[in-house]
Amino acid sequence: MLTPEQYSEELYAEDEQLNKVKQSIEDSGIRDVSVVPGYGRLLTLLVKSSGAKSALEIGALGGYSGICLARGLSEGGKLVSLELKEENAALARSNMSAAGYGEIVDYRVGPALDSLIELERQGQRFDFFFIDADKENYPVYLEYAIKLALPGAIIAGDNTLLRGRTLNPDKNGPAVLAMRKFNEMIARDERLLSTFLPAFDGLALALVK
Ligand SMILES: C[S@@+](CC[C@H](N)C(=O)[O-])C[C@H]1O[C@@H](n2cnc3c(N)ncnc32)[C@H](O)[C@@H]1O
Repeated sequence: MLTPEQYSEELYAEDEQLNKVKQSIEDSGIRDVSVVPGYGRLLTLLVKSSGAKSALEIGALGGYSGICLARGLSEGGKLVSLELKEENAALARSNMSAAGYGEIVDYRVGPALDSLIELERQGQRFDFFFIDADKENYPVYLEYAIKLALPGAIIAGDNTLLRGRTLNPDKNGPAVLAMRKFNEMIARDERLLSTFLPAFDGLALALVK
């Protein structure tokens, strides 16, 4: 029998543009940890329905989620994407250009924390945030997202279940502890209105009040 996740994925036609991104990641010998298609569609839907004009992504990899975010942005929209590795940023840039979004994306290469400090210094603000990089820094990224948020901004954080490790009391490594803290912040911080989607590897969603 299919899992609910498999069933929902089978309802959708192949997405040729996103398949090419996945192929390019495989061809580059990089481990493909792109957002799952169902949550990629959710990102597009949330960006579009919120009327977001500016999005900040933390963790670009090959540009899969970048394309999903860009698809939802309104006319004249901008995406800033923070990526540690130059080779990943180059691949993402190439895939975003091939998909027709080369002009709207600004890749900032290096540790995301450095880029966030710089974005704050520049006074940049965003309508939408997608947190999908090193798990140990999720709580710090969430604080920055709240700081850089325009009123009503949406924050999405991926992989909140860490393939079950978040739920396992025997697992207490730095990434797990940080993710538990992130999930609790999302659920309880009074500056946020939020929910937690437990399908796939977990996705947390919040709106900055
Ligand atoms: C899960 S992948 C991102 C997947 C991408 N969001 C997608 O769905 O297409 C995580 C990415 O974060 C990057 N990364 C890891 N640590 C980082 C850091 N400290 N600053 C910025 N990027 C980082 C990795 O190089 C990797 O490309």
